[in-house]
Amino acid sequence: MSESEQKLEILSGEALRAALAELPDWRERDSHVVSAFKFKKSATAVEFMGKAGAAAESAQHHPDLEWRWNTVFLAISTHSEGTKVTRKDTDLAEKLSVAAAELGGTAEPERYGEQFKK
Ligand SMILES: C[C@H](O)[C@H](O)[C@H]1CNC2=NC(N)=NC(=O)C2=N1
Repeated sequence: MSESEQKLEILSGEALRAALAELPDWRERDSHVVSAFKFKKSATAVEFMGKAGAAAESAQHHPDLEWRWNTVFLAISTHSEGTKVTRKDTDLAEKLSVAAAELGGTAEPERYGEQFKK
């Protein structure tokens, strides 16, 4: 069975709580895992988006990104499973945390949602 045909484990309830306990940079919001990473400079936030794009291409799994000055807001879910959180989302979240840390980013997941306010 190819990876795209594989049935993905949907994480909810206790399984989701357990997965998020291993991902301190991330929160669950409306069936997505979400975070925000702040960088010292806006240009570094752009660099992070490049790395996030490369990680997404290699995983064939794509976070929704929003760039606001020095901060990048992210949301990830699995559309093929009815827009639910699966291992694909938590695996990508972990990689994005590593990429952000390598660029000196600070996780501020509680800020997720702020990017939509005018
Ligand atoms: C075939 C391909 O793997 C799918 O269309 C992928 C592409 N990127 C994706 N990205 C995200 N975040 N969720 C998905 O369900 C998804 N599906």
